[in-house]
Amino acid sequence: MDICLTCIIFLGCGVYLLVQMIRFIFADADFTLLWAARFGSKPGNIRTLFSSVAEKQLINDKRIVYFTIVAAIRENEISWESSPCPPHTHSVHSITIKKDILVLPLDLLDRASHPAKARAVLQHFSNVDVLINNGGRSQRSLCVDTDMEVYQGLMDLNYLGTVSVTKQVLPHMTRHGSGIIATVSSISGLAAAPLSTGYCASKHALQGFFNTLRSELTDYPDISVIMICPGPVVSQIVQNAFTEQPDKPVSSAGDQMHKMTTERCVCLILAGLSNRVKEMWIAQQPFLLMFYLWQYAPTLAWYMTNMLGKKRVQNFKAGLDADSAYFTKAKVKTT
Ligand SMILES: NC(=O)c1ccc[n+]([C@@H]2O[C@H](COP(=O)([O-])OP(=O)(O)OC[C@H]3O[C@@H](n4cnc5c(N)ncnc54)[C@H](O)[C@@H]3O)[C@@H](O)[C@H]2O)c1
Repeated sequence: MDICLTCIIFLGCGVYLLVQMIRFIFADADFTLLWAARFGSKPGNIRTLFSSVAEKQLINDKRIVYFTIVAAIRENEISWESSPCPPHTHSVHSITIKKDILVLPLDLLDRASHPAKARAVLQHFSNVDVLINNGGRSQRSLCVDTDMEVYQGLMDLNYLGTVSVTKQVLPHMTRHGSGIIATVSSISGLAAAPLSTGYCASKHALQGFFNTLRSELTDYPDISVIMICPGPVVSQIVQNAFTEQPDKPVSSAGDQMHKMTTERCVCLILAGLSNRVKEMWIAQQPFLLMFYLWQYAPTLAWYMTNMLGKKRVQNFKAGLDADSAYFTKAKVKTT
């Protein structure tokens, strides 16, 4: 009887794994980005194909209104006229401000200003095709040490600021009957990330909000609600993160070598937007594996996250860089 039960369990696990493998290999729309992210480093591959599609649909044919990504564009100097698939290195291009690009500074925290910002955009373009909610801040602090003001700040910026801008754009999209609302969430919107309780909560809140919004918009099949969930990507996110007090800066950002380049992440995001992928998981291994574990094997994910989290917290308490110490042996002293 025991042997029979064991056989059934093993058979069940085998079938389950096979189904997941088939689902992954013959990627449906929601898995294409995963596929592209995994094999994207080889030339002439599926990523190049997708990004040329993305470029055609999003950059040439549609006006993109970036509310909060403007500063990021300035910082990273990504050209709108760059090749379909930007190189993996940080190449520097100059930005050409064309007539169809409107730079409109926006403070996500100043919610009272959002209606006027939306009106200015509509006056300029008469419509919004794509809204990308990108602005946000992360966190590097232990829950026990963190002031409530930090939690308030994270929710105000990452969650309520994003909801506020979305609510300004949504009526125009429903009137027009089409559009894309894309929100940069995170792996932290789906999984736990030690030292980021407030950040994780704000990104989980976004996931809940937009997944529900999508289900409310079934009368508008041409409006896509898209969640972008990157793993670690090179940016200023650690330098700009909240610590245990609202005004205390992070002492050092540490090594970013293990992270995906900004250009590659942007390229994959454009590919996903063009294919209207509902939820994009964009990460290099071993981070991509964590998405899978949290989605398909939560018990294993909890175990792994506790194991890695313990090390991360220990390193953080010892003053070592928590990020680069997550999966590799920490060598960088932050002070
Ligand atoms: N870099 C990563 O590893 C990573 C991973 C997952 C998700 N993300 C998400 O990507 C998004 C972009 O972050 P990033 O990595 O480029 O970090 P970043 O710190 O380099 O950029 C954050 C951006 O948010 C903007 N911002 C901050 N406060 C704002 C405010 N009050 N109003 C308007 N804009 C504001 C900044 O101007 C900046 O352009 C964030 O939502 C972040 O949570 C980043």
